[in-house]
Amino acid sequence: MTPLDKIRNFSIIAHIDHGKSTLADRLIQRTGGLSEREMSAQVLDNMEIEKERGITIKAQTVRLEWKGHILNLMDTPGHVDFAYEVSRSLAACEGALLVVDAAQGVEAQTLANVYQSIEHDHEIIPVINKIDLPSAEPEKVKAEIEEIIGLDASNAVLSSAKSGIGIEEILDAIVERIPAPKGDIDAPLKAMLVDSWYDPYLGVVILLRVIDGSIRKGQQVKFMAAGTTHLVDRVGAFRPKLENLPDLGPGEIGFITAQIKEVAQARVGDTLTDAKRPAAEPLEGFKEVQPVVFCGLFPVDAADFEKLRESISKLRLNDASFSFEMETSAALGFGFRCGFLGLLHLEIIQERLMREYDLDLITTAPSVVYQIELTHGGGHIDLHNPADMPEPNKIETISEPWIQAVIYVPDEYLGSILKLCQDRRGIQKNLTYVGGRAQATYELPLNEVVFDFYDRLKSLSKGYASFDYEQIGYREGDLVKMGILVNEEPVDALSMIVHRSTAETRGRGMVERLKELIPRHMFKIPIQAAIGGKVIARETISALRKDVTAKCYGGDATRKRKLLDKQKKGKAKMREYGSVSIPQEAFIAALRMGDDA
Ligand SMILES: Nc1nc2c(ncn2[C@@H]2O[C@H](COP(=O)(O)OP(=O)(O)OP(=O)(O)O)[C@@H](O)[C@H]2O)c(=O)[nH]1
Repeated sequence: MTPLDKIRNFSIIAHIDHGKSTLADRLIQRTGGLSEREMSAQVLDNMEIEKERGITIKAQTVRLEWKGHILNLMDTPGHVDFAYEVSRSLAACEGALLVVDAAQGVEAQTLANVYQSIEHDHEIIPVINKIDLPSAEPEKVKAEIEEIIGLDASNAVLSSAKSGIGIEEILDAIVERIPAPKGDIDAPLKAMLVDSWYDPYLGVVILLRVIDGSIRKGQQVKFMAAGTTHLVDRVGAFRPKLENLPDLGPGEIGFITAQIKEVAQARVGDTLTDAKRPAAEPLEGFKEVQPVVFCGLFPVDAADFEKLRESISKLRLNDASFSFEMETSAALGFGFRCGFLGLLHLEIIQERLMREYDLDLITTAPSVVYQIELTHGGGHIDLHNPADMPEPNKIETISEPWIQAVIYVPDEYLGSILKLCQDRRGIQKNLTYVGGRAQATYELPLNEVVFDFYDRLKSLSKGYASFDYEQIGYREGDLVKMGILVNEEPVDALSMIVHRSTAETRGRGMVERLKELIPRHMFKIPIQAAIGGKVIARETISALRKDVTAKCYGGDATRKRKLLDKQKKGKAKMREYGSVSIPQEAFIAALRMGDDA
């Protein structure tokens, strides 16, 4: 057990590409966790997709040793879909490194994390990274940190994670400036569950931060929210390699295993206590995260259904925040209705299914959950799927979930952000200014936010705006089902529920994008958006009369074959609608609202 005054717990806050992963790797290397050779791959982002997309999905932690101290580095995901996991990771720390690129300066994308960190009373150490770059302007960046964020940057550490400059200074600053955790070794065990994941060898691994008391192998522990009791069979930490420890005391961060089969039994934010001598109260802040966005996932090839079932079940073992149940569709056959924390979460799961499990999938239009009261006391339904929408004359009322969003944005981008909120049926609740930045509070229908609001917000503000939200309940709305017809045939995977006031804009945007996304055929293809029997937007794809190989001059046979092969491959990923083939990408791409909404 490590004495409290020898422990420091911290996270790293950084804008994308400012060097968080490189710096984390350097800290691990300098403190002896890994050899140069083992450093070749970035260690913290250990999932393939995380690496490719350059984002951190699952919180991870590494235990470092520096001058007689234990430093626990907590990695945090950087997307609003995973806001709850971030909040729990931050709650497990006493400080943070704020990494800012010396050439780019403060790009406020992670402002929300900085403010959360400040809210948790963290000691924040500014680190100005990439000072090796000729374009580095550390003094200017210091001034920006003070102006935009309001932090004292006079003692910021200058570093180059790439060339290994400033690494020791950072480690020293963590020991000197970040406060040691507090805790009572004699009190009953109280530990916060920070993260959990499934490991094929160990079963469910639980990452935790001990607040009071201690945890050791052989102890019976109780999960206070779940109400279950488990026998701890392993205690340890990651350095970053797994290392077993006899116990973990107050202030320490580490992992346990306890013969738990599914991550669903180990929810982030739950409190672990001793089963025989339980704590009186659980820790504050436990929240059951619920999926908010639903969509159907169908195999392109119907024969892949069983494979899809197996793959989804495997992914679910590792991710309790996503849900699935079987669904059948007239056009798409057998598939699953799945629930996600947001659109990025959806895309990650979809990509993992396609890449790790080699499945070709069709994703239907994402939807939130609507509440419908039926006429004549017909009861109540929670609508997860636009395809199940009852006939309009059977609906008494339909309600949709609303959120309250808080947006931080520099003044210069405020105008376009306010317009975006307005276009998405937002109701402004508050607008204040703090040091050149505006803080806008809006109530918005979740339906208008789940598709691409976050991406739009980022692009309109060049990445400066940050955004956080909470659900505030259901409100009645004038909502209708908009169907899409391709060559006169309804494509139920693209039907969606929209507000009547935005139906036309959304319908027009959708048919225009589909016109770009669906390849030309040998005949004319009308594309229509309709509400009930009424067409609200229409585009036509003109007929094609060209042989694709015609442009291969000179009869180069290999080139010709390649082109035909490519065409064949493309075909495999298309879905036939009547006589029209729709490429798989079109399904998701068509749902992005783009600039027109
Ligand atoms: N010149 C220079 N380049 C650096 C330095 N630190 C990181 N880089 C480079 O900057 C790029 C981004 O670094 P990462 O460590 O992946 O950045 P990150 O903040 O973890 O990015 P995300 O994982 O996307 O959030 C990489 O190409 C690094 O090699 C530095 O000190 N100097």
